Amino acid sequence: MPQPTQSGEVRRETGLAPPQDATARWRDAWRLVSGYCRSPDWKFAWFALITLLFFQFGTAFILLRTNQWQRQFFDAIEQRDQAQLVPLMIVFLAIMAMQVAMILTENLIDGLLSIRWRTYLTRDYLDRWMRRNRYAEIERLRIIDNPDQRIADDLNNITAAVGMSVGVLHIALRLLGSIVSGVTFAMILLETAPPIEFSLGGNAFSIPGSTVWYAVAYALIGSYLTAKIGQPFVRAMMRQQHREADFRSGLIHVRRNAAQIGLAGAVATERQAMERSFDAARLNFRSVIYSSLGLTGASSIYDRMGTVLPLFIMVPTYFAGGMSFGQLMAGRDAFAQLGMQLGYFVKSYQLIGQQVSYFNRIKGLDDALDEAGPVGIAVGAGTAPGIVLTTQGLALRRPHGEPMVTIGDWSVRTGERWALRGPSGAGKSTLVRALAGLWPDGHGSVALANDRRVMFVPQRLYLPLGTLKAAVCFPDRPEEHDDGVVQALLRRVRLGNLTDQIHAVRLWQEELSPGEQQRIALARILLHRPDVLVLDEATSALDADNTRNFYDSVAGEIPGATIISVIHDETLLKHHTHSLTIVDGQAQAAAIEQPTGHG
Ligand SMILES: Nc1ncnc2c1ncn2[C@@H]1O[C@H](COP(=O)(O)OP(=O)(O)OP(=O)(O)O)[C@@H](O)[C@H]1O
Repeated sequence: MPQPTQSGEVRRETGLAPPQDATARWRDAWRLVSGYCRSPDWKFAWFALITLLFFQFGTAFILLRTNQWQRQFFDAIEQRDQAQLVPLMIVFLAIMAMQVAMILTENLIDGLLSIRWRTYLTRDYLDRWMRRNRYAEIERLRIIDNPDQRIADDLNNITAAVGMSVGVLHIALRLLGSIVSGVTFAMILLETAPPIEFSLGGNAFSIPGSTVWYAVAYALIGSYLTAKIGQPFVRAMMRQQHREADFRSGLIHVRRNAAQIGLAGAVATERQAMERSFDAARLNFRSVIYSSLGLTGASSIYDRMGTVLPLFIMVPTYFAGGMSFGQLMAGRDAFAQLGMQLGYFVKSYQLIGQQVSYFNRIKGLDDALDEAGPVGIAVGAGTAPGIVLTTQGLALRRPHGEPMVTIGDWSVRTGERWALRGPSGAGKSTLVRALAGLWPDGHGSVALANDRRVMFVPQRLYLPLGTLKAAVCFPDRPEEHDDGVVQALLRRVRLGNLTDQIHAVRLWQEELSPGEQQRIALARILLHRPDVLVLDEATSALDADNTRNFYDSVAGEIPGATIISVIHDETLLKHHTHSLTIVDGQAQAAAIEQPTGHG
């Protein structure tokens, strides 16, 4: 039995207080990152990763050379050795050239890796989102908010290259690079730093490399405090993404329903709703600003202190003649570098926080994609000869589990034309969806003949973006059909005025009237000539003359077709041989007597 479904809003809030345990989220994040290395593009993935990894060592080497250069440079100044200046300048230019070349190559590879990784992930998520109609199920049950934005934006943010925004791989590489450089600078400091000497319980202790330990302690304390200060920021960022997504989808909704809103005189109401939605994003953005101030402050103090603190630690040794001026300045540089490298966490906390929220949203999408609810209605292919459709013990339920309609055992024979009737909200369209395998809630089974071409035509036809010809030919590609055939069909359905526009790319779904769209549906039916036609109020927007033309055309052009059609208009009964009427949640089948012999 399907579980009660929470409303979208409740789910969104639970999304903010992540219900999954940390291990599951880490596993999912790792799958997201490592999947690409096993994808068909694995050769490039590994090449790029290894090169970028190699560059982290290259960066450490350059920082080391720069540190040595500083030492030589300040020693030369202390000794007033002018002869050293030109060779030192040449060395500096060489180091800089190497550094720039490395940065450019790194950015190039990073950019390529970013777009290829994103391509792989986007395709993977599109496949999973659209597979077995999962995307419709997510919308039907409102399982998560804005899956489209998760695929378009969150995946982009996770895979982003340097320069655009900072993606997760970049952060990971920088963290690794920081460790490599950190170790390098710790070694420099160990060489020059005096030991920490103290006595405890009458024994004298000496710990070598005092500055290293001060720098490590400095980085650890800084990181811990930043993590504490940063927690509200991460939560505020997550909320911000939800609210921005809601605001955007609200705007899209208004845009799509512009005419209806205008006709209902509801422009002001919708305007206020947009304002409220934007206010939610705006007010939360204050929390983002305030919480980020704390982080920015912590990071600035950390940087400033890092350049001065080592001087106070080492100057006594310099005054005592224990180190040269060059050693002092190189020591300060090494301390600042070590603090900076170890404290990369401090610097990148905001970025890491953002990434965590992107990953959480993708994890929500993953759960929605993977955790398909129980399918109560079995859909199979294959029926007895001469039978097009059978249902056995079929009962439809609402997503929350309440009963909707009981169909029971029902068979449709080849060539029969069934009218589905019943009051509004009885479950007629839901039955059509169940026949298409798109309604899992309920029990029993549905089977369609597997050797027949079945076509479902809803009340509101889907017209793809593109040409009018593509709209008629859908789901075939327009190139598969002759222009002349499509033009003849348009004339047949009384849309002859559009024959010279079949190649025009327009928003046909918005432009054509509902009745014109239903005539496009007829053209599509006549083009595809299905064996079984399931119509859901497919003529509801047509006048009497066009409705007659619709049914007469189908009967005349595809005489053997089996038809199941949801109707409200009793006058349409004459086009049918049988009826399935829903009364008080029960379906009753009957043959229709045709006094005039029609049908
Ligand atoms: N995605 C959904 N989530 C929850 N309830 C739904 C969903 N889709 C349909 N329902 C409910 O199922 C019931 C039957 O809807 P359905 O569209 O099948 O009725 P109908 O008989 O075709 O009505 P009408 O004649 O007005 O088109 C309605 O009460 C509707 O609210």
